[in-house]
Amino acid sequence: MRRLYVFDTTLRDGEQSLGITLNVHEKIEIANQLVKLGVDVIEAGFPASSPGDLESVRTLARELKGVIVCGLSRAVEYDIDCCAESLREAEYPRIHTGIAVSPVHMEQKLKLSPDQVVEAAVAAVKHAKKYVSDVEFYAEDAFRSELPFLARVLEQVIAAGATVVNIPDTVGYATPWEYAEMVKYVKNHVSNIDKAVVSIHCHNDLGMATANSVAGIMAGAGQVEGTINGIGERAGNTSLEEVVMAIYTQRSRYGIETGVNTREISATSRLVSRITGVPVPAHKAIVGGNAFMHASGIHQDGVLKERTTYEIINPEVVGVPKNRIVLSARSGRHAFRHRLEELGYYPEQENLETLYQSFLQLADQKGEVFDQDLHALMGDSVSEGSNININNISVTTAGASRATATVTLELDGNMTTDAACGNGPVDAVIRAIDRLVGEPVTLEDYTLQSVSRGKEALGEATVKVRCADGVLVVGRGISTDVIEASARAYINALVKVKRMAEGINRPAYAAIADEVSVFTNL
Ligand SMILES: CC(=O)SCCNC(=O)CCNC(=O)[C@H](O)C(C)(C)COP(=O)(O)OP(=O)(O)OC[C@H]1O[C@@H](n2cnc3c(N)ncnc32)[C@H](O)[C@@H]1OP(=O)(O)O
Ligand SMILES: CC(C)C(=O)C(=O)O
Repeated sequence: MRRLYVFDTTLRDGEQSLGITLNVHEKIEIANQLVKLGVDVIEAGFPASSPGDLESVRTLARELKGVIVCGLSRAVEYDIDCCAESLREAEYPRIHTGIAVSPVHMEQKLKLSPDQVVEAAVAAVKHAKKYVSDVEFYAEDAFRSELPFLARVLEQVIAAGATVVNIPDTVGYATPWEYAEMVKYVKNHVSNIDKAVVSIHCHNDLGMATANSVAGIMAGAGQVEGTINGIGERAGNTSLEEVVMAIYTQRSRYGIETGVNTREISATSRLVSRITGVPVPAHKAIVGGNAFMHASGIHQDGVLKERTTYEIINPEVVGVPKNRIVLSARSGRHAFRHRLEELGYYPEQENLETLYQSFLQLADQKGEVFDQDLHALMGDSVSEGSNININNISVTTAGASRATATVTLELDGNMTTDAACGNGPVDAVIRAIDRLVGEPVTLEDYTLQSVSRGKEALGEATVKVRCADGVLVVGRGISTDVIEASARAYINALVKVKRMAEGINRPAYAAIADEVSVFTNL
């Protein structure tokens, strides 16, 4: 078996997704799960980009054990110095530096000649080598470069000490056979290629990132880069879970293995989705809610007779339990806890009763409670430890866009009611809550999605509110009633803002005036 190295860049390229900013607590939570997942390299950030990111990378470098921690830089001494500084305490540090090599990038963006690019690339690798032995070089936009020039750059950076050479399809332009050809070209035309690992890094602009990555691996790449759930710049990166499972399901034919513990895939996907606020589409390969569901009679019949008729992956292999017990209001605490444990949740005994009562309320409303409902239930900390509870909400609407809401909240044990008008029911409810709670925040974003199936499916609302000091706070709320879910999300955010003001769980760098950070886990 050939060992393929798995390089996770959820915390760097994944964080480049529009609307995602991860603070150090969130990065640590994801990184710890990535270690459990068994990736070989964690790209923790771009330390030169901000003091906050440098501190995040430094914290991850200090705390993560048994994994390579990597920082990204341009081929610029200052960036490399920032990487080196942030990685000083890492057990296995790696500096990832590089420069673009395609004609359009060199001429139009860098405004450098090819010779100057080679010079900058070699100088960057030599500078990084002063700090660490493990230096990865990326040839940005390699797929659109002229291959003889690409080979020349790679030969020289390997001679300068690069241990890994990354040949990305930066703009997601490749097709699988062409990308494989590029990998083969590099393997055959770079004279010292045996001294470095060839790494591949694909983007999904044409929906081919996974296919291109698998083709690159088959052509001889030794490391694959990607993100959990495929998040990343523009249309995203290669989904690591897809590549890992493609390699796993074909392992006897391909003869390739990774160090990934596939049973952690589902939990990792959910965590990344929860923390980033980016939902996973139901039909998404491997980690989508429907990925192991069989809806039509012929398929159900086939699967009941022999699972492999319509299932190429046993769901348990990626950490999705087989749903043997139907949970309803008639289920007891044992069944409830058993199912939670199958899904990877181990609530403390003292919290179980509260959770069970919430479960019963939900089951009364819904009949059958699905796994997605339980995930939502476990992620919903709306009023946990909060001094704000919703007592009643009533809304009347007049026409398409006018609504009046009357909201009664229990605030620090006292019942209080107020009403407000708004452009719609959610707007009216939020305005009424503002009048009652009086926290000076601005609502910046609001999304609503269904988290389970059926007529009584749970709605999950996510809000982003900006506090007076510029910090962005995320709130989530779930309910079978979407107006209530919205109110719960907003109150969840207000509770977090209040806790931050009291100094609870506030990261040190949140005090930096122009730093924008998103809190989801206070
Ligand atoms: C393909 C990728 O995903 S690369 C990673 C993308 N990630 C990021 O951009 C991280 C966030 N970025 C940042 O915080 C900032 O852009 C910084 C700190 C990196 C740079 O900020 P600034 O110094 O203000 O430069 P700005 O971003 O406006 O422009 C980029 C400059 O770097 C140059 N540059 C871009 N890539 C490279 C490189 N790999 N090596 C050397 N120079 C580069 C550009 O040509 C431009 O130079 P110019 O100012 O001489 O025209
Ligand atoms: C920095 C490099 C590796 C990158 O993200 C790309 O080229 O897409």
